[in-house]
Amino acid sequence: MKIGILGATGYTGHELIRILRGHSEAEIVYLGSSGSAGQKIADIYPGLNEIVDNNLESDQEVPEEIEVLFCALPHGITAGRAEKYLDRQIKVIDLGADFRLKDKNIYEAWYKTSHASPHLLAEAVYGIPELNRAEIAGKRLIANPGCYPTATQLALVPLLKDKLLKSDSIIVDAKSGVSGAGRGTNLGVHFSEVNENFKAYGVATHRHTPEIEQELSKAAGEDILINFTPHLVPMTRGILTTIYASAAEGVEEGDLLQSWQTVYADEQFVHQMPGGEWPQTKYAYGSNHVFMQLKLDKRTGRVILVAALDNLVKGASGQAVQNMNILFGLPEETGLKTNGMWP
Ligand SMILES: NC(=O)C1=CN([C@@H]2O[C@H](COP(=O)(O)OP(=O)(O)OC[C@H]3O[C@@H](n4cnc5c(N)ncnc54)[C@H](OP(=O)(O)O)[C@@H]3O)[C@@H](O)[C@H]2O)C=CC1
Ligand SMILES: CC(=O)N[C@@H](CCC(=O)OP(=O)(O)O)C(=O)O
Repeated sequence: MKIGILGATGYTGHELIRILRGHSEAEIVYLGSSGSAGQKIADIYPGLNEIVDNNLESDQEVPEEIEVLFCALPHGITAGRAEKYLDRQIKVIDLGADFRLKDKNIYEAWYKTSHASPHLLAEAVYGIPELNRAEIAGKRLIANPGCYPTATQLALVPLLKDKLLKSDSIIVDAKSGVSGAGRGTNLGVHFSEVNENFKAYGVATHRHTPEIEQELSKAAGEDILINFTPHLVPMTRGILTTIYASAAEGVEEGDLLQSWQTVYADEQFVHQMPGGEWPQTKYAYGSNHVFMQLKLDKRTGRVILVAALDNLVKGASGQAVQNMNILFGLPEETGLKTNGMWP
């Protein structure tokens, strides 16, 4: 497959390059850049020197031969360009949020900008393969989910589908490494502000809230609202999400575990941890794997669910490659077989 990447100089762009170099069917033929065209990618990331010799090209001139284009761009840019790529039979995988929300008004309210191609929203497929593999196959426009939403939905969707939770009781307490904010600098990710520090942000206002609610509502068959509180942790990669929800009447811990088991037993990237073990971000570091555990606290009737993944892999570029593999009928694990780094 001939592959192009827009936003190649960003963190998810670099992660796409890293993963696709280990992909037996992928050939990166185009790295598009708005700010660094004419340079080599190794000028930006000297660690790639003598490993990847692609030049960065203008992001306005996607070559004819491209079959799949990863758009690893800030929100709002892909929406204005996707149609021209689709018209050329290029499959588009958007790592940003432009096509994740189905309702243009909700997008515009949370992203505080108008949507450039609302007519494509219905066609775009929200791509978490473990939850909607059949919808992804054969499509041409994939909305690759956000990192917090991936972890949260993998934990909650089976339980909501099986009506095992009180749907008005969900609290998502999530923590992310700093690479989740991308490579562009701002004061909030400055070393001195992040190191030896731990803070909540986007409280009751984070744009992943409607994305998670949309997909949980679909699973539950009813409107769901959540409390979602993200936190920034002084580490480079990783998402750990801790979710609290009341169990439905009469539900036992075994019912909850069975629900996960039914959906994930044959999945190669989603792992229910052995009893007594709890997820750690480092289990997933650098890999497309997700680790999950749950417990029903019988004293309170609340279920506590924990999921850990790497925001740049299963939370972004790894999942994007997994989606590409499905689009092209390849084994889903192609290019993604590696386990996490330890320690
Ligand atoms: N970081 C993460 O963990 C995750 C990120 N995402 C999403 O993936 C997308 C890419 O994220 P990430 O790689 O972290 O972001 P970065 O900020 O690291 O990189 C984005 C890249 O986009 C390019 N770009 C093009 N136009 C613009 C513009 N107007 N302003 C700024 N950059 C521009 C830049 O490359 P150039 O100058 O070469 O064009 C830049 O390097 C975003 O939509 C993000 O929300 C999703 C899940 C997780
Ligand atoms: C730590 C950090 O800043 N994380 C990012 C989320 C990254 C992500 O998932 O990106 P999308 O914007 O594509 O959904 C944030 O909270 O904005």
